[in-house]
Amino acid sequence: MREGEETPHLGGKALLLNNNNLVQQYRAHVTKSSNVVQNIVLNEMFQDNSEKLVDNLDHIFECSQPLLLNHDSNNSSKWRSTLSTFSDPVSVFEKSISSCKDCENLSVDANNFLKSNCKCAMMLSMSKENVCHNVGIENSPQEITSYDEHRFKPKFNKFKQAKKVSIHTEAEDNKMKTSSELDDAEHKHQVAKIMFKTAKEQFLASNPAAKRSLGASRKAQSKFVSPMIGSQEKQEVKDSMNNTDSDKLKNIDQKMIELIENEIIDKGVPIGWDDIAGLQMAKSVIQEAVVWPLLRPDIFTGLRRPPRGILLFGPPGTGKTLIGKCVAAQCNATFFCISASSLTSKWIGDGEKMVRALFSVARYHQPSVIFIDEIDSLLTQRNETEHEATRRIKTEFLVQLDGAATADEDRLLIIGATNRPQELDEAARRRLVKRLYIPLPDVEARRQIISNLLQTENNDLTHDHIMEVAQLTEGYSGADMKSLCSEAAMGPIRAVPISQIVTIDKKQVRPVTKNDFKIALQRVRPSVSQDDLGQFVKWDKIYGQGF
Ligand SMILES: Nc1ncnc2c1ncn2[C@@H]1O[C@H](COP(=O)(O)OP(=O)(O)OP(=O)(O)O)[C@@H](O)[C@H]1O
Repeated sequence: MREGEETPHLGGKALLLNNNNLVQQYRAHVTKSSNVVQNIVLNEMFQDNSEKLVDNLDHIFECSQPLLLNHDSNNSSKWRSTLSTFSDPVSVFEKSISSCKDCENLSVDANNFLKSNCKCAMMLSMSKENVCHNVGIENSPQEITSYDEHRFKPKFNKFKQAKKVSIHTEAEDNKMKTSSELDDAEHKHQVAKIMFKTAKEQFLASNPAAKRSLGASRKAQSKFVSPMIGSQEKQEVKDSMNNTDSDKLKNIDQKMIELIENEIIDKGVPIGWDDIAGLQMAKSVIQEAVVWPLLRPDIFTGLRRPPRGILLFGPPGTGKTLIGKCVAAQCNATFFCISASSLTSKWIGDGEKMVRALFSVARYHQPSVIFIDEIDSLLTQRNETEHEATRRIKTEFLVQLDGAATADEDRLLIIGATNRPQELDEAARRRLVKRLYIPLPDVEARRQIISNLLQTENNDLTHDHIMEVAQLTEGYSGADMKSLCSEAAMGPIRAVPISQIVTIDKKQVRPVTKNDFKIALQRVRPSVSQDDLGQFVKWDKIYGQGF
């Protein structure tokens, strides 16, 4: 946008509600339920006019993208605050009332509106010739017909040369639309329903720097983030956080929220199904039971309702964490990764609060996947000698797990991972409904892991060589395979004379060979014992999913 150009805003006639009842329902929802706060505009508008909504949302985000990307510009900060206004339906609603043409001179707020003090009533977006109805005043049958004909259609202001949208009767609309157009509209409607993000989410997605402004990760390798830069953004994000969904984070210590945002939300590279070698059955069960329902909550209801807790058990280093990350990436969900032992040790004393905060923040960022590694150390069988703090964390965790399992509107998935499933508390086992055995990789999966890892290394191994190594590594876990490949990759470096190691050109380092793998095989041994494997198989037979 150029200097001086008017900053478009989303107020005005953004949201127009068509009867007093609806308005009251709306306000009641807004104060009661935070999820409705997120979705109310969408739900109401979809029911009335999905196509226009899709067009307008597309348009709004299309317009805002370049500005958000160029986050240094002054104008972009205006846009951001504009977008955060949009994410607050109460203010959009209030603005839509106060911009009513006939009431321009009146200061009409939501309360007055509800008390029927708005003289023009509902036809805010129509021309003056259109029939207006006073809120709460009984209409004649004729008026009712006309009211229905001119049924309220939600509109966003268009900021570019908008194509004029005329109001048709339903009959006219239907004549104009062929059935394929209707199908198309329905499809658009469904897609938009799934893809819809609040302005804040959209903003954070296109401008990760804003997330960082909630508190930068203080890892040694992290880039320094000045506390001064982006302080305005920081305020805006905090404001929008407070405005939009504050009740989800009500009573949660701000420091804990920041800690979770910085340390527990995983912002690593997204993982795809192809990055996980083997495990075909586990992958397809997870896809069917978890990924599709998270993507299409509307059709996975009732008996098809997905489990809210799943357990991945098996030897260490077989890809349980990878699966958790992959699920989150496939569902476009926020991935929270926490080790249960850190809950019981690192935050000892605060562990219980931490669990509550974790679930609240996850609800705030939903759809979310909470991955709890070593879940056995948190949900071990109860015993007499158990520490009070540990018992309280466990209880809080089970309470939260139950809450997540019963709240229909929440899109929250808890994935527990363990190498010691036999130590799990019965109550926990019951709540983690799907229990999937993640075994050691078979020969084909091992071959795939080697091939994938060698892709980035200069090597001269043929397909047959790789297969040979895969056959020699029976009993190795995925993590063992990674160690083996790293060890083999060191072979060419060890072959360089020490005197040249600092100066040698990368291109002069020889490729990794089959012989390097042979040497590596003597150094890297499998980490999982046959005894342990037997225990997993036994537990799987009794409690596992059994595929
Ligand atoms: N099936 C697999 N496909 C590809 N890589 C794998 C696979 N399994 C393990 N790996 C490799 O091993 C590493 C460790 O895997 P991951 O952390 O997912 O194991 P885990 O089962 O969660 O282990 P732990 O129980 O010790 O937490 C991964 O980063 C990956 O490089």
